Amino acid sequence: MGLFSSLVWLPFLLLPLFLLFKKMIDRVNKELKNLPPSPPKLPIIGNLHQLGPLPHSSLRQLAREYGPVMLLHLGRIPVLIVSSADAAKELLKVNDLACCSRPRLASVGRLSYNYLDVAFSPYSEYWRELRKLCVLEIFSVKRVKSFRSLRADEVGSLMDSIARSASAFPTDPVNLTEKVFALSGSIIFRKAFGKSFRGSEFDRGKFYELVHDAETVAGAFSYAECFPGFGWILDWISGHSGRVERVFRKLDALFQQVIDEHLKPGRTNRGEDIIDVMLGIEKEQTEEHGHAWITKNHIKAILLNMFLGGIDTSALTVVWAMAELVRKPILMKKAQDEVREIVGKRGRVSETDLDQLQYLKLIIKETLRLHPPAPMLIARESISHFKIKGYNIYPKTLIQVNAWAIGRDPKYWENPEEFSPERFAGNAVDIKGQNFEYLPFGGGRRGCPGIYMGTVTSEFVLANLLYCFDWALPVGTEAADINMEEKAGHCLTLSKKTPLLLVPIKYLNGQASP
Ligand code: HEM
Repeated sequence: MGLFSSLVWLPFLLLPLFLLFKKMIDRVNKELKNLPPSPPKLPIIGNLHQLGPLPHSSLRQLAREYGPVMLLHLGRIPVLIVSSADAAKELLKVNDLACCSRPRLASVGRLSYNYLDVAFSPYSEYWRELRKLCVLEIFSVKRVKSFRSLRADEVGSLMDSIARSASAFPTDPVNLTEKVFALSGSIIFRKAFGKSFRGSEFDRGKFYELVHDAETVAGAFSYAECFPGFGWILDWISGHSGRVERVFRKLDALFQQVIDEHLKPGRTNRGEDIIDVMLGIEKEQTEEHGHAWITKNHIKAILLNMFLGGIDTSALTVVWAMAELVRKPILMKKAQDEVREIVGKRGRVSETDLDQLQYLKLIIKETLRLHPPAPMLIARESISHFKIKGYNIYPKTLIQVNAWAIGRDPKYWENPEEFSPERFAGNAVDIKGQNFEYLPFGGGRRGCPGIYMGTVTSEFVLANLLYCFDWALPVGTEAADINMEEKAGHCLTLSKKTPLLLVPIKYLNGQASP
């Protein structure tokens, strides 16, 4: 064998040695850095292949092997996964300040007018001011209550529409998933824009399509994030960048059109919706300081948050709650007895009844435990070094809390996979992120500011569905046939895989009639 042919083989002989050497160096490095345990990763893609179609579920599986604090790599990005209440407490309470930023993701950056919003904006003085303003002006109990009649009107219209289906004989099932999502969309649309789809030029279907497109691109995998430097080229080739741009332009045109309408002289009903509120703040700031830091783009970015954060979350809660209840007729009856006793023969539940509907509130809480609409919360990013469970976490680490896994952890919950609203009776666990075994709204500085708006909507819709109708399964199906499988929804939410089809039977003066 000549010298040349021996040299040809040399790289093949050296490669395994090189890989072995690199692995040893990585291990020594890791031990010196004291990083959290990591599952083995592949070159270039890291642990991306281990996420699967339902990342919260795959990550729980991995956490069982590697512990409640794990470090993964999505491409080149280090990602801390937190999967226990103890670790979540250390993160969201002890180290909240060190990890309360959001990663700069190209698609949400574009949709949010370069992070002018609340949800995706990195931590800064600007975000603190904006969040304070939104909590006061948009999410306050007073503001949410000011939309009471709007919610009553939209919910009433849904009940009427279901009642019309219930009158038909033989009664066909209604697609409750579709109806509840449409309702939730109409409510947020009207709060934000001050107009209803009914009697307006806006096409409900096109609006939902646009919101869903925005959710999809905001939650979609992007190469740019995982492979800094060259990932944008792959996003461009795959068409992702083009999709983001198209959705942005459509949303921007819609927001601009509605803002322009609000600014038309002689407009009546001024001051009643979120755009009016924000335009009022812009005007106030200008009058006081000669200029305003709230501009039209800020208003548009906040509208985006309302649409992405407020529609699917409330709707999913109602759909999962109904799916759980039809599988357990005893619980359904208990909830219906409660609401029918409190409301009597008034024909509709009003929001002022909600305080008395204690069992209904337990149902919503239990639904949010088993089916948190945002199972991994929203990704955070560390700002400075901190320690969790003794491990070092360095700046610029992406952080995900597996709220879904924590809510099903047998260490904190008896029979965790079972739907049992009673578990919350006399239990002080609250929804505001102070109890770290229950985090459907996240916690710490970045916790959800829309808790009140979201729960009122879910409770009010569910109460009316339970009061106005009895619910039967489509002919030929049984409770056990209801498909409870999950599907990754738009924008990192957790949907029910198949739509919920149920037959409504009108409840008339205390008697259900076919
Ligand atoms: C059942 C209803 C809802 C659920 C389960 C829910 C859940 C969540 C979760 C898990 C987060 C992330 C928290 C974290 O990172 O720690 C969040 C953040 C947020 N939610 Fe909600 N949400 C709901 C309703 C709403 C509504 C109705 C709105 C607005 C109309 C809203 C607006 C927001 C915003 C703006 C943020 C970002 C907060 C920040 O980064 O400072 N949410 N929500």
